[in-house]
Amino acid sequence: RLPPGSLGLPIVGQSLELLWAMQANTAEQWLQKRIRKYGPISKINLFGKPSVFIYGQAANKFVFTSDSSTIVNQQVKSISSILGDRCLLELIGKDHKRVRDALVSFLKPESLKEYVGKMDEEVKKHLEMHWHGKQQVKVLPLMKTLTFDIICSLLFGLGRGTRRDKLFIDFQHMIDGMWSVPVNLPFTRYNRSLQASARAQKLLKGLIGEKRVDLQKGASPRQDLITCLLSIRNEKNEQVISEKEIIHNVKLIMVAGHDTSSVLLTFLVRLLANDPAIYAAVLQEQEEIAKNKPNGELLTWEDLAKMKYTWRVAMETLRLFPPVFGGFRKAVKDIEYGGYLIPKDWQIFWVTGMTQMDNSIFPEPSKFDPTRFENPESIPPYCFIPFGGGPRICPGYEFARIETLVSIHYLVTRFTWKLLSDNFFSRDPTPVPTKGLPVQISPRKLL
Ligand code: HEM
Repeated sequence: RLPPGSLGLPIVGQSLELLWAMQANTAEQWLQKRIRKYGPISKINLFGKPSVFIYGQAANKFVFTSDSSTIVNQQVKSISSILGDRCLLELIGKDHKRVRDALVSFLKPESLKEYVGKMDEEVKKHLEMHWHGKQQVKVLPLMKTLTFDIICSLLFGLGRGTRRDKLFIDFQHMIDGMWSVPVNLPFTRYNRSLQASARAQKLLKGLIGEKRVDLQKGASPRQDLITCLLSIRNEKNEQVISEKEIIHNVKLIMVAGHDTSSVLLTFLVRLLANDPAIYAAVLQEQEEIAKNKPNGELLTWEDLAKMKYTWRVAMETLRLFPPVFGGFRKAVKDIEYGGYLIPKDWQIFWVTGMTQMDNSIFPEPSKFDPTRFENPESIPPYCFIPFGGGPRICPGYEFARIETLVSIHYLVTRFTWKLLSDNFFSRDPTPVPTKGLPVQISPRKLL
């Protein structure tokens, strides 16, 4: 009763075919072909493991609502050894909840409200350093710098300087090897990533030591995420999150937080250059807000609430270009699903991005149309889930929303831009536009 399909060649299976399709930006078509041939459940062999690919609204619901007695998170080996075995992706059950609750206590909207002004300062500083006075910039690398800097300042309390620059380089190397073949030999990508991860880990250990001293001297536990995690105590006054857990989760947040938001911002810049009507509407909304701040006051939580159209444009960007294409879970027991058997220990491959392109749910799915999000209730559940769902739903949603809106506010009110490359992009596994999206920019004055 295994699902239809084939497991292909031993070990390699269909991994290379999928990776090539991702690079050519045809992964959706490649998977559609499977769906036409075998239906929404099929067996496949990916990254050395027998897997079941499941597709559709019911599949998304199954992945995001099943508890850890049925399926658990499953990462490829390279990711778990680079990020560490105590990061959220590796934890299940009570441990997952304990660490996740601690992170969410800092990342929830009520807490982040206080940080809009700090985010504003970071974005303006970034534009002064990297955009002002330039005629051309490459958007993707700059958005990576911006989102990295925002996370360093707001979440890790690590100011600009040599340490931050070193950490940035180490994180780029870490990310490079996350989807690599886990062969730890000198000069492999994987080996370079592991070394970078060890260096980052050492730096973070030092930083945590400093935060501990600050806390003893009376610093506010709310000054950054690391200090907040250090300060959480149980009824016996013991630290709830261990130092190892803090380090591994700081690495995870850096990867999960900056590689995703930078892609959303890059594709927003691309879209606004391609679509004058949407650009005009976003600009109008943002200028209304800017006009009420003649003396350069910082943006506030209330200002963000007025950026409704801009956020709809961001949602539609996430629908068409989801930074997270899909992922893996593992069956912890034999599972009956859709009339077939998913055997214990098999991988489950989910691709939520494809439901977002289903024309029975989103008519004319390739058309960019932010009005689809005017009435979010009209979208059936588990069909638009760029931030995932259930107990592992992205805890960085609000953080991503704030940084996206603040960044777009300053980009559209201070600059105009024109694309200098074609519209092609590949997946690595996040979408990467040709040549990092070079644009020609000109400063603009407020009306
Ligand atoms: C546009 C931006 C973002 C997108 C599209 C996104 C998407 C996602 C998705 C789809 C998942 C669920 C994966 C799964 O179920 O296996 C996830 C998990 C996660 N995200 Fe995000 N994310 C974004 C930004 C952020 C930010 C800014 C942070 C941190 C500040 C963050 C931290 C995390 C963490 C820690 C997890 C793991 C949660 C867990 O396993 O319990 N993300 N994200």
